[in-house]
Amino acid sequence: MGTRMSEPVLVVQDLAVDLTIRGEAFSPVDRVSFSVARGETLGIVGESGSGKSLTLRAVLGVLPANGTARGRVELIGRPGAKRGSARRIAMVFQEPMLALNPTMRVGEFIAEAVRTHTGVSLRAARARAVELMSDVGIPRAAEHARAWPHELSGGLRQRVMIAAALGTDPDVLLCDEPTTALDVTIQAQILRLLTRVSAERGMAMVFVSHDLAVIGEISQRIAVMYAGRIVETGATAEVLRHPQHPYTAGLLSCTPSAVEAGEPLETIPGSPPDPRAFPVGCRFAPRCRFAAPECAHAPYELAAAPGGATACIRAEVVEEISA
Ligand SMILES: Nc1ncnc2c1ncn2[C@@H]1O[C@H](COP(=O)(O)OP(=O)(O)OP(=O)(O)O)[C@@H](O)[C@H]1O
Repeated sequence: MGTRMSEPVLVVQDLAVDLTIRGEAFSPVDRVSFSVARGETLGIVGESGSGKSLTLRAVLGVLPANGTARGRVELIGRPGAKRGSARRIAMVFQEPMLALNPTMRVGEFIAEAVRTHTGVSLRAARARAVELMSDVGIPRAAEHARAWPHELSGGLRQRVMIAAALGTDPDVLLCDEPTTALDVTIQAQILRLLTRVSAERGMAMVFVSHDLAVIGEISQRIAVMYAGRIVETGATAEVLRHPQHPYTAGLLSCTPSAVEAGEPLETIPGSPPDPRAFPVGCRFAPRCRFAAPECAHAPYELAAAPGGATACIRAEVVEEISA
């Protein structure tokens, strides 16, 4: 086919989100840049409040009413494609109940998504809906297709949302913690499904989670977010093996599967800063055990590092100390 996996589909450059609360403006997301290629998954990881959801919402163009975005979000068209064959982007949200239509049976909801985006007949769309429901692990799919959203458990509702998103045959799928509320078996099943669909269809994914183990499993590249910016990025395996930023190292030491059996789980002391009062300089410095006086004047911007990029000006020192 001649399509290379490295062909970028989505390019995000210097994205910022500005919010206003009672006349006070602040930027909980700032200078975020990344790209994702066909068949590739970029994992975005960070603690609650780091700006992951707002980043995805800004990419999709659905910010809260008090928010606006700056920067560039570009969907790169298919090479040689005709007009009208623009790339499609879909998103699976954290809370499926808000995205489902309460007055539509879930099978119809999925069929509607399939029909609007792929132009097939209603009959074919209905059959496809049941197939998709079974793909995402919904038991007795034909029967469940006739259920109303409120009749389903949270886990089933989330799988309906994933089926509807996949039904639109997107080029890019944005996932905001889609499996966090689900039990581990279902979570593993959905991660495998998404991985398979991404590989088979060349679908690009941006997958947000606070769980480094999930990100480690699903993504080839990783972006670690802290206080509104990306602080480290690189190949997932490499970053997990040799974190260059103390925040990434801290997250790793709080991830059970990343810690060797028997070692105590650490937690990063303190909590993330309020976006209305980000610290100057390195925003992680107040919680960082490697912080030095110069960190209060550090640029807090990504700079190239071996195999990726880090925002830590003391990355070399950190590596020495922690080696
Ligand atoms: N509509 C809003 N109005 C005011 N503040 C908001 C709004 N939406 C988000 N924020 C704030 O912006 C920051 C980033 O929020 P965001 O939801 O992107 O974080 P997150 O990393 O996705 O965390 P979580 O996993 O908890 O959703 C948080 O401090 C949050 O409180």
